[in-house]
Amino acid sequence: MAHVKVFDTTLRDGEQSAGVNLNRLEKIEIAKQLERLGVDIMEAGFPASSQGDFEAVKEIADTVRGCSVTGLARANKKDIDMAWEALKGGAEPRLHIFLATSPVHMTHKLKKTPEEVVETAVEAVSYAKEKFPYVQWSAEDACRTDLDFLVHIVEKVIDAGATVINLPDTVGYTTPDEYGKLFDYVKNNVPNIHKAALSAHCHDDLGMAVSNSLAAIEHGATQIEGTINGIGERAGNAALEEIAVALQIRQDRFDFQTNLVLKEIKRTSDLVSKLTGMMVPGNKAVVGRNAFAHESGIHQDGVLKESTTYEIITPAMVGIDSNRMVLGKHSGRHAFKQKAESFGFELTEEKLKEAFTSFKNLTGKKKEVTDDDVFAILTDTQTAYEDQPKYELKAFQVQYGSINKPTATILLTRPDGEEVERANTGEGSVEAIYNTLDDLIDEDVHLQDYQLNSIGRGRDALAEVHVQLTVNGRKTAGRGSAQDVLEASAQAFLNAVNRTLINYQTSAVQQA
Ligand SMILES: CC(=O)SCCNC(=O)CCNC(=O)[C@H](O)C(C)(C)COP(=O)(O)OP(=O)(O)OC[C@H]1O[C@@H](n2cnc3c(N)ncnc32)[C@H](O)[C@@H]1OP(=O)(O)O
Ligand SMILES: CC(C)C(=O)C(=O)O
Repeated sequence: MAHVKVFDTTLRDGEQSAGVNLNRLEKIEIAKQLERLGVDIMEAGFPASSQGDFEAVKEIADTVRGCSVTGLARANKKDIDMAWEALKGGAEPRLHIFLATSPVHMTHKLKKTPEEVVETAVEAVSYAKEKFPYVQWSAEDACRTDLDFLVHIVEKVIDAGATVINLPDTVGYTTPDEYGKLFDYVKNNVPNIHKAALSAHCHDDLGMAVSNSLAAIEHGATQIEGTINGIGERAGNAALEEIAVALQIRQDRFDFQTNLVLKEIKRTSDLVSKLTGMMVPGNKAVVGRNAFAHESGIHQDGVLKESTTYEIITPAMVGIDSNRMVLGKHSGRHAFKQKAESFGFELTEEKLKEAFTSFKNLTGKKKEVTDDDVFAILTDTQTAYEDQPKYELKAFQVQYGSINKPTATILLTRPDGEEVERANTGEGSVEAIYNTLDDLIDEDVHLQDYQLNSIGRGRDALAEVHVQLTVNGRKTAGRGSAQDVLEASAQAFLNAVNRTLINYQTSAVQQA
């Protein structure tokens, strides 16, 4: 299996993402992690662009020993000299010079004729070669460059000493088929091409950066360039983690491997995301929050039976502990049952059905049902007495305003099955509910204690209420959870009353 070198440019092209600005310490932290990840070459910055970048590149070159450190330079002596000062202490000093070769860039940006561009490139590479053992030259905007001109200038810079030729798709314009053909053309038409390695550098403007990089590998690129999480100028660069994992998973298709330690991918992605502030979208391949999450019932059932039904990458391969079964409105009974078992609940079929119904009802109200929510549902269901006469809340409404006293109207089913309705007021909404329930219930009830907690942290967290009551002189406790605080309060009250009734009935049966 052939080896493809990984050229990481997170600290240079990645930092060119709008809004990203890494300081020296942040760059060094990322550099250390890139070394751990096993990149072959790390582009640490653009030394001539600022004093800060110069210092960061220098410190990285002086410290990193596990891979080659490079820096970017324009095709002029000042940039090359600055780069040398920053990179000369590196384990394998390497320079990356670029110069645009497409008509639009040469005419409008550089304001140079093609001949002047060839001359500038050759001069710069020859000058760099006096200092650096390895010089990479990039034909900026190669994919919109005239092919004959590209072949001509590549031949000249190799003669001048370039050891790597990069053919960047600077504006993310090309397609996999075209990019592959570009590499074939350069390989077949540049007479001295065997003296240099070919590199691919893709941008994602049309969403094809990774596919284009894979095509380049199949057509002779022995080095691929990209960034972690695909960050970079405009729509970003090719995501290195995606390329490396694609090569690993599709070994049947690609006969190439990188040196990346795949288990370090997740940590690298997290670190880059945190330090750059570029959040990884949930659905991002390989490292997105949902990349190993299954929500729909049919998928969850498949994965529980055999993970490869819906997972082509194992989470462990990229340093993620395990997949996630997200319980939501698309989930089915199998995943719900598995979750209940993982929490240690042994539910009868009947209870499971009941809990699953409560769970599905909750998914209609909450965006994501958390483990805590499911635990609350399971606890409530498991500890609820079935077929025992009890008070049941059918409906309630509370009118609250800052001027009038809150008023609660409650519709209740009594233990004998009769439906009753009342309204009453209170100093607050909960008191109004409790006063109304008092009116509707035969038992003599006094509230001793009331506690309100939130299950989870989001705006749509469940409310959990614990109450202590005396019912007919006996102390009892009750618990209720619901998305609404007032509903949870009413449920907790009734739960406490019902528990007393059930205790009476149970002891009456025992005495008989
Ligand atoms: C495809 C890429 O990603 S290339 C890398 C892009 N990265 C960056 O630009 C980030 C860092 N850049 C910077 O900090 C600044 O642009 C600097 C310090 C490099 C230059 O700043 P300034 O001197 O103010 O120039 P400015 O950025 O406005 O213009 C760029 C100049 O470089 C020239 N230039 C562009 N590419 C090259 C090149 N490869 N070789 C030589 N000159 C070049 C432009 O023609 C322009 O020259 P002009 O001033 O004679 O018109
Ligand atoms: C400097 C070059 C390689 C570049 O970043 C590009 O062309 O996108």
